[in-house]
Order: sequence, then structure tokens, then C-alpha cells
Amino acid sequence: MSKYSRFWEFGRKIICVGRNFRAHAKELGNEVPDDPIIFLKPSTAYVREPNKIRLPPNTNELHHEVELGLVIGKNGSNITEENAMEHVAGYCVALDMTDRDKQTALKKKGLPWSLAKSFDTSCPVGDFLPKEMIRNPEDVRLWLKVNDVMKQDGQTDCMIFSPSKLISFVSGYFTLEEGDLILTGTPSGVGPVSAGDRIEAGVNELSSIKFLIE
Ligand SMILES: CC(=O)CC(=O)C(=O)O
Ligand SMILES: [Mg+2]
Repeated sequence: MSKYSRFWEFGRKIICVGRNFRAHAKELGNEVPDDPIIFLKPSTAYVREPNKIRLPPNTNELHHEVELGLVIGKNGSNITEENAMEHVAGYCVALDMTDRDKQTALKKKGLPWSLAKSFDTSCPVGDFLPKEMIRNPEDVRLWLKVNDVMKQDGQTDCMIFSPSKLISFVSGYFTLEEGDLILTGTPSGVGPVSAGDRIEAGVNELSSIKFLIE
């Protein structure tokens, strides 16, 4: 068993990348960024099956975003793109649950997105997938169904910034530590979920998660 098989218990950083897929930036009317857009979630955002995703306070529009998670296995700062993958212990399927209404209101005021993105249970995660299980993280299918209807189905080769580029960029600002998780952005098809809905999501056919909205 890998040291990282319960990476969410390390209590480390969850570093998230926004607008890393052109089609998703376009569907929300956002510009395609010149540099990665980065935000953080606290470790209290983690939730695992069979626990449920809770609606944040006063939400009108909770959105699902399926993402590929990179689990960091080696500390480092100022990591080069060439060496970046040496710092990855493995992968997981993750959701970046987002209070879209709140995010839109905060964006209009030029304020940080934390309340919209970082609430308890905003980061459901699947099992740890050791690095050997995904030979090329730039060739992975990310999919998500709500109540058995496919809503997101994208390939990581459509990422604007590759996993290596993201690790190199982020590590120039934050020292990456063992057990950190990087969420690499969502493909298009994000949309609302309500109490009682069932989300199922996965990477390829390798790993899938099922969560109920409370
Ligand atoms: C607009 C967003 O919420 C950005 C984001 O999280 C993404 O994955 O893209
Ligand atoms: Mg996201």
C-alpha cells in the first residue's frame, strides 16, 4: 500500500487551477488566461464517500466541476518543467464544487473566490491512483454524470497548461509538500446540482466516485 493512499489525511494544501480548458472558459464567458489562475481550498474541503456534499450557506446555484488531481509525493520549490513529474506520486478524480452565483458576484466586485470555492465538502475526492496507473496525464478522459445523465466528458489533452507546466508555475510561489493536491481545472459542461441529486464521476475507466448532494 502506498504512503499516499490516504493523501487527504495529510492535511496539506489543495491548490486549484481555473480556466485551464478553453471550452470551459468560453462557456462561462471568461477570457483564456495568459498565466494559470490559482486559488486554494483548505483541507477541511475534503469529503470522501459515503459522506455527502453539503450545500454552502445561501446558495442558489451549486455547480459540479470534475478535475484530474495530482497528488504530490516529493517536496520542492522552483521545480523545472523537465523535473515536474518526479514530484507526482499519483492521481485521483476530484470535484471542485463551486457556488457559481456567489463566485459571479465576488468576481464582479473584484473580490477573492474563497467563499464560493472553499467551503466544507467542496472537494470530494476518489481513491489514490499510483503514478504507474496513468502513463500520460495529458491523455486522460474526465467524465461526470448527474442522476445518470452525462454532463461533462473531456480529454486532458485540451488543457491550456499541462500538469508539468502547472507544477513548475505553482512551485515558484508555494513550496509543494508531500500530500498536497493540485486540481488541474475542469472541462466544459459544468452545471447546477440540487439536494437529492447523485453525482458520479471518473478518470478513464480507472476510478470513479459517487456522491449525493445533501
Ligand atoms: C471559473 C472557474 O470556476 C474556474 C475553475 O475552477 C475551473 O476549473 O476552470
Ligand atoms: Mg475548477
